[in-house]
Amino acid sequence: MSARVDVPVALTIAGSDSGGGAGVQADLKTFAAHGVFGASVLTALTAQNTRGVHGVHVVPAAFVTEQLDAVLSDIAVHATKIGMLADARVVAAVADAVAGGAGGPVVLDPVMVATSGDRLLDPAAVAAVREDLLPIVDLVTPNVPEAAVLLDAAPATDLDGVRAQARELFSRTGTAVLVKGGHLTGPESVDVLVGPSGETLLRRPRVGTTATHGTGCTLSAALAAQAALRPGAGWEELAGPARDYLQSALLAGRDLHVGSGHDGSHGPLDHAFALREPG
Ligand SMILES: Nc1ncnc2c1ncn2[C@@H]1O[C@H](COP(=O)(O)OP(=O)(O)OP(=O)(O)O)[C@@H](O)[C@H]1O
Ligand SMILES: Cc1ncc(COP(=O)(O)O)c(N)n1
Repeated sequence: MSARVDVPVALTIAGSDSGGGAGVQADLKTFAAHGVFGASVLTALTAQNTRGVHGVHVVPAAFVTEQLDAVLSDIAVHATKIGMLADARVVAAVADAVAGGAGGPVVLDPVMVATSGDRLLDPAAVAAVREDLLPIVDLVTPNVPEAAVLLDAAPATDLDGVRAQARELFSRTGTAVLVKGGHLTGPESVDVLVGPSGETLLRRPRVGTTATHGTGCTLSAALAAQAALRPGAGWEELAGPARDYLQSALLAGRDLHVGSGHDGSHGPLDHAFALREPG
């Protein structure tokens, strides 16, 4: 008889990227690569590939709630990641579910604009994310432009500026903050984590590649996967391994030729690098 496997479960609440590089697809691949069982609640469908977003079909908020109820009434979820939310009604539906608990620690990636420049959140919904969702999640992971929007400030232009904005967001909301440094320049990509135990800098060599589509989704999903695997650990312990997984997927993604965007704009990461035979 085979042994029972008590697998940790992570939930992603996010949009579908038909091209497979970002959104729910990146999240589920990341969960699987961590040995975590992935459940998913879709907020929007995008017609998307490595060149950009060609269309968005928002899921009615009532059906987002139906999916959340179906998952949370049946499956014990150990951690949740939230990505694309599309509009204010979907934000409200997701905020209701988060306020109701049951999804473990919650990581919010406040997705606003895709790497390709296409909008993924109605500008009218930004206030709802800031007021209704941000204060009730456990970790928020904005990139540099998103941190500025959440603070209603100009984007930071250097590491000290990012550190100041991460501190300010934490002090305003009480939610731990990881501001991602991919949009700055320099030999390292530095992410700044600020939480109850102070500041942690995550420094990794900047990879010379245009295949960066889905990096933000992958990092937030890896953080949720780590939280599902290690209940009770602080974000400062979970962030290093999550960032290492992303770095390996970025490095391996340089050899993954999926879609024309790899040469022209935004190719995907290689989430399954650990499963591939060398050479
Ligand atoms: N060229 C790179 N080399 C190494 N790490 C990178 C590079 N680009 C981005 N990163 C890392 O990827 C993660 C996402 O960073 P970024 O600031 O690009 O967020 P994002 O804009 O939300 O991502 P995306 O929109 O590309 O999904 C961070 O951990 C960042 O440090
Ligand atoms: C469905 C969906 N969710 C999130 C992103 C952001 O990812 P990126 O900024 O890498 O394009 C995306 N492009 N599509």
